[in-house]
Amino acid sequence: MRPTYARARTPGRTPGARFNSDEALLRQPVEIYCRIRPIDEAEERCIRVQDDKTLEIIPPGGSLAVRSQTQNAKAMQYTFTKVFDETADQKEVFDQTAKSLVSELLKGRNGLLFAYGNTGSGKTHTMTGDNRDGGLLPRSLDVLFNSISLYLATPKTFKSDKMNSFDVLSPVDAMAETSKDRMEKAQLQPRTPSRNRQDAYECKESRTEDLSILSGVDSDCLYGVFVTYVEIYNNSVFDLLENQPTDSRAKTHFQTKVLREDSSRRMYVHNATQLEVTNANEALEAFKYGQKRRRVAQTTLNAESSRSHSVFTIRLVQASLSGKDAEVVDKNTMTVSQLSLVDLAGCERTSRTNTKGDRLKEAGNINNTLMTLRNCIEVLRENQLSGTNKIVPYRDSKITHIFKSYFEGEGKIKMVVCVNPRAEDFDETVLVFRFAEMAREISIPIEPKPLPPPRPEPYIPGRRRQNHFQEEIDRISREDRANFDQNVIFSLGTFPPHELSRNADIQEILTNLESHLQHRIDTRSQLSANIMSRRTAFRNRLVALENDSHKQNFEVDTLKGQLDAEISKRRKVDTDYMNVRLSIDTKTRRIAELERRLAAKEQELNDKDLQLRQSQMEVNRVKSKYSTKLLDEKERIQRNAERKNAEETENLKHQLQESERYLRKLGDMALRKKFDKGGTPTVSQAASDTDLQAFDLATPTRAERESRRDRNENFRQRRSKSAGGEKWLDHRSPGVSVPLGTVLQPLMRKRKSVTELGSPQVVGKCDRYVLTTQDKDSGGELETRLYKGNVFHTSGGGSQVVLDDVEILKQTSPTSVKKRRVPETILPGEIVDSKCKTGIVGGISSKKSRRHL
Ligand SMILES: Nc1ncnc2c1ncn2[C@@H]1O[C@H](COP(=O)(O)OP(=O)(O)OP(=O)(O)O)[C@@H](O)[C@H]1O
Repeated sequence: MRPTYARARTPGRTPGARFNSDEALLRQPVEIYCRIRPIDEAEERCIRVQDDKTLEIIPPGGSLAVRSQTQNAKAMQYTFTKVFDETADQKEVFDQTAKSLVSELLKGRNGLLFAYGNTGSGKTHTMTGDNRDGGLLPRSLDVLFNSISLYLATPKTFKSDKMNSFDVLSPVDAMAETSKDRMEKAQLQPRTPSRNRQDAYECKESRTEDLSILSGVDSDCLYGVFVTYVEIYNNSVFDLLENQPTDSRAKTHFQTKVLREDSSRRMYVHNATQLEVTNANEALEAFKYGQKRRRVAQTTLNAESSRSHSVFTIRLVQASLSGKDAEVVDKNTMTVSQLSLVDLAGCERTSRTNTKGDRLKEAGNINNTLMTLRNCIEVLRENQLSGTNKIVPYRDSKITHIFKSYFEGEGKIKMVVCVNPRAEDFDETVLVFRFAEMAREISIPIEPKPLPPPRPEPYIPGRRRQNHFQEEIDRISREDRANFDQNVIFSLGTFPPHELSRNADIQEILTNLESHLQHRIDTRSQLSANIMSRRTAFRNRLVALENDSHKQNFEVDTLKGQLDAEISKRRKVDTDYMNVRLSIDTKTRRIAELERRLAAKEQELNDKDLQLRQSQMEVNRVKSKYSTKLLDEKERIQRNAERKNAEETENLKHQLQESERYLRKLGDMALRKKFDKGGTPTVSQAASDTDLQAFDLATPTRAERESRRDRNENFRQRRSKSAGGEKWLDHRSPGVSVPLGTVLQPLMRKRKSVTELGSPQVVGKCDRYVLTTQDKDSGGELETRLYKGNVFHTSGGGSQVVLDDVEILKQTSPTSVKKRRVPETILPGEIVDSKCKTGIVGGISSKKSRRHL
């Protein structure tokens, strides 16, 4: 009959598998531990442990770093997840490093543990240990089997499909496979690895087992354990558990294995032997068998130096039981997880190990592989720190290629860095620490935990144990019935006739009675012995049950404790949840309120915006209206200015003509005088000069007259000048002290001289106004200024003076040094303000200024 296979996939990377979305986002750092191996007290050390996480490495005088003054030539501190000093024992190292990986393995998660370090630093010791004190590998197997031994599946229930996955066989098929296997082994007995392994597994009795049990094992699951053991030697993969002929040429027949990717894109060694083991010793037997075949050699630094990288993998297959009595393996719930324990070959400086020939080639390959591991970690770190996407060179070496999927999030990675604290090893140890520091900085995506597969039927936890109890009770009753022969009681029969009569043979009666009683006594002792043995059996069973009950009670108490803790945790979570809900509600209300306010403000803003737009339109309208007006006004002013300019030009032309006429007259007079008498000019001549000046000052040009008429067009009244001419108000400020007897004098026939204006009526009685001031100019010379203006009488009876002329007289001392004349700006308004504090109504305009020097 062909076996019926039920195929199932590993859930870790199943396409479309349901993962907890939060978990999928998390990453975990690579955990790096450091173990310092013990050395002789007398030996010089270069490592000092600071605390349980930090150590310091101090360069010794003779080290290469100090001699060549590299950057390593100074004391440096390195931090690890945990530092194990020289006193740390194997159990402590296991409990802190690999135990949690075994626990994860039971939960369906993968793990990878490297032992890394220089040659002779204690990697193999940490990984394997010895029979008295096992290392990480035997302890992992012990703890795993201690935890699942009750729930191991019948051998061959899980069968490897040779493509890195497993099939599930029915119990009948599994039994058939087992017997077939036995028969094959019997035929090939001399060549089976089991037999070899049996030889290889020495001193197993004296092995000290780790007795720890992990909690959290699903008692409703069946478990199967498989192991593989491969080595990577000179960058080729060899199967250490492969069946080999025992003859001397066996080593030459080792076949290299290839790495393949399974359907879940997980790397595996194709065709590597996968042994199913049912206890730790069997697994260790396989390990020791492989260990014997692993390449080791004697070097200067280690008597048994590993020349290859070894990978021992424990694969745990688990599947839930279904069916009414939990007797059928539910193939849909099958999970495969694995823990790989890697003992790397130690990096070494060939100059120190004095290796030659094959050893030198091996050392080169070992160093190359470790260099690739370093490169991969470096690129990974760079990608993570700087967000680059460089290709990680996993394929450059078999050891990195095989664990590629771990670095991509297939499982948890831990590394135990082993170091020799000897001062001589300083230069190599620093490099190891550098690598460890780099590896610490990378993080691996956490393998998403598969959600529990849906149960096809109502699932009652613990029913398997309940069934087990029922089976035990049935067995005991069956045994009881089988062991107790009830016929014995009924075979006693009745007493022989023992009535005494005259004819009775007393001797015969006594003999019969004696033999009957003897039979009864024998039966009774037989029954008593039976009862005793049953009592003992019962007592033993009772004790066993009592123990079991104690264990159960303890388990129940633990579970109760866990339940209580869970309940209180749940309560806390509930409270937190309520608080969060409350806070969310408050925040939601606040957000709603803020949103409402925001909407109101937005509305307000829109209204304001509308208003603004309307006002803007209004402003534009007014602007366009006034800009038209402004243009008109500008045109008008321009026209006026042009007209006035033309008049001004005309006026100047006229003045020029007058001046020419006057000069001609002067010229004539001078000629006449020359011809008549010669000598100084006469008084009449001076008078005519004065007249000439007076004419110039008093007779306004036609343009001036018109301009004045323009300016005064608003005034209703104007004093007639025909009756006696203009009357001047000669206002001299008190500061005028120097006499003004200059040759040219202003023509003021009628004048009233005042030093203070007193009342405005004084101004109202005059037609013209002159304000005389004296002051020193910027050159220190005396300067006299005459500010002249017209007096206008307003309709309200007031007066207004409009200043329209300034005369400046400068008196220069003949003895003074001639100074450069500084041009100045005349601001009549300022001067009038400062010199004459009496209020004069009206503006001041200065159209021209004349200077007489
Ligand atoms: N923690 C320790 N306690 C006691 N002995 C140790 C310890 N670590 C290492 N040793 C001893 O040091 C020696 C070298 O150790 P081991 O072979 O484990 O080094 P290794 O790193 O595996 O070297 P290689 O890389 O060359 O294989 C062994 O004799 C081992 O027993």
